Amino acid sequence: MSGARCRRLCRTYYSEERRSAAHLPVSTTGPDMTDVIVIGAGPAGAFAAHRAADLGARTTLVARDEFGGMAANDGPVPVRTLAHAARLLREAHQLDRYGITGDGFRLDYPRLLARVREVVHDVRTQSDLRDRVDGLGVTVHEHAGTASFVDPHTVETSGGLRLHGDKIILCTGGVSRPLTVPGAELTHTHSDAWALRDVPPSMLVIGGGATGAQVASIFTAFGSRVELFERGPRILPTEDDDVSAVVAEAFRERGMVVRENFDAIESFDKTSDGVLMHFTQNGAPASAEAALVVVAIGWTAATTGLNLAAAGVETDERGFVRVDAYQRTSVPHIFAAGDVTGRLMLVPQASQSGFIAATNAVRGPAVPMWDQVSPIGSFTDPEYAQVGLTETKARQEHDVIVATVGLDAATRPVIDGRTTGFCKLIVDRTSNQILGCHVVGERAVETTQLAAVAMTARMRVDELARIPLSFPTYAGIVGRAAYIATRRLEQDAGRDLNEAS
Ligand SMILES: Cc1cc2nc3c(=O)[nH]c(=O)nc-3n(C[C@H](O)[C@H](O)[C@H](O)COP(=O)(O)OP(=O)(O)OC[C@H]3O[C@@H](n4cnc5c(N)ncnc54)[C@H](O)[C@@H]3O)c2cc1C
Ligand SMILES: NC(=O)c1ccc[n+]([C@@H]2O[C@H](COP(=O)([O-])OP(=O)(O)OC[C@H]3O[C@@H](n4cnc5c(N)ncnc54)[C@H](O)[C@@H]3O)[C@@H](O)[C@H]2O)c1
Repeated sequence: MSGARCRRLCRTYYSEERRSAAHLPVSTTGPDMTDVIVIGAGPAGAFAAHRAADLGARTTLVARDEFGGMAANDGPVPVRTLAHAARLLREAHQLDRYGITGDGFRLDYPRLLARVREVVHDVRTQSDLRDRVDGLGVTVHEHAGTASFVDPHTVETSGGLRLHGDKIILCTGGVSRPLTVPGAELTHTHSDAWALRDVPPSMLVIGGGATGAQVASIFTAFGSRVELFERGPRILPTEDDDVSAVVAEAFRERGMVVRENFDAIESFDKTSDGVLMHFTQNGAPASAEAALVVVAIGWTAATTGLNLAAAGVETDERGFVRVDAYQRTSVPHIFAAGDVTGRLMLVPQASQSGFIAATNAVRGPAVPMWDQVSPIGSFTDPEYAQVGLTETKARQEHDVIVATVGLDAATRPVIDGRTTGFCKLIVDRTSNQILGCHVVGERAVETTQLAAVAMTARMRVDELARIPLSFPTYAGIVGRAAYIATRRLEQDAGRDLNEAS
């Protein structure tokens, strides 16, 4: 039986059975009445709709565009595919060093974009989340247009749908924050990468956060001359200071111009070859020109068009939808989850908050969003990742010891010729618990997951040091740092921690 046919057959039976099991009232209004309307079908919306239906609620999911949201169609999935191409180029540059000779390599950007589309399609069709959502009887309206409130219980879409819901969950995600200086219409965002016909010869990237660093790194690998402009004193300002410094240094070694601490962008002018940006640095006027300007100065809530005022939903001073610990907005029957709330803007957090919002929407506000250890990382060259406190923050709050191991001192990075970077472990001297882990270098994002698990398990650093991690691996460097930290703690305490435990 085809997936679609199975979905149709299962839908009615499944939802009625679950409604009765959950003791939900039988709906008494017209056919467009539903228990829960979810707006936005990114990770937050998809998980919210799945959870609401799983709890027996009659659920409708409204998506302006495709199921999967920005995450699947414009964010991590396609951008990670570009990052993989950048990685392949890095690997190709190593071939000669390992005795493999052949002709040079050339990037065919249109073919890469075809591969990106293929990956996006495959990820979407291979994910079983859509099947599970359909199987639970959720009514999914894809390409429904922009949804907006008519009143606190009614939502209309620009595609002509009109829905009435007992509970509503907002999962509309975010959008790139635009610059508001003269000529800003000449700039682009990371989303425009999908429409480029070729790799631009030069690029200015404005904003040295997660998105800007990733775009700058990928297009440097593709051969663009990239200048990265960060207004603050260092790129990746939410990372540990050492991470920012080592990544910036590596970017410069790869030929990128990294400009930190400039004053302000004044304007943009069109030129025959691209765009000229006027800015000030140390009070003096300056300019930079490139074929393309990409702006990545932050992410703001996608609430334009929602007509939140008609429902009375409040936003905070940054424009994000204000929610309490139960993901409830200022209007008790309206919930919100994911990027639109402005909390840690990542896929796992969006999915989890969607789950919590739906649980509370259906069962009443009972389950608060929990504090959790959240690993964060990005697929630049070199990669960087973090979990827990930065060294600066940890020192403000704890008596700490810090153990740092360079990748050039570990076996696997030497074998692979990938010795840029380090692993830093920050440990509380009193409890011996791990407060933070910061990694720059090959496979940094994967490596950091190990520290995240150890921290979640509230493992002491000496317990982590005792795990015989496989050799030679990148993850092994966390064990090495844990061993160094343990030795220091032992020296300080004048005793063997293994014997004591
Ligand atoms: C370049 C980039 C790379 C990233 N890389 C990573 C990564 O590697 N790992 C990671 O964890 N996170 C990454 N993120 C962040 C991640 O993509 C987001 O945190 C995540 O997508 C948020 O999910 P969401 O469901 O809240 O919103 P979204 O995924 O943005 O989905 C919201 C959906 O709602 C729709 N919508 C908006 N308004 C309306 C409306 N009025 N009516 C109907 N529909 C509407 C939108 O069109 C969209 O489809 C990245 C982000 C960017 C920009
Ligand atoms: N790999 C990943 O996990 C990944 C990748 C991309 C984005 N994201 C998510 O998306 C969110 C948004 O990322 P983002 O990079 O768009 O925003 P961001 O807020 O993380 O970074 C914006 C950067 O731009 C700088 N900036 C602000 N105004 C500026 C100006 N006028 N000129 C120059 N620089 C300016 C800021 O100082 C900051 O460094 C992140 O918080 C993250 O959660 C995650």
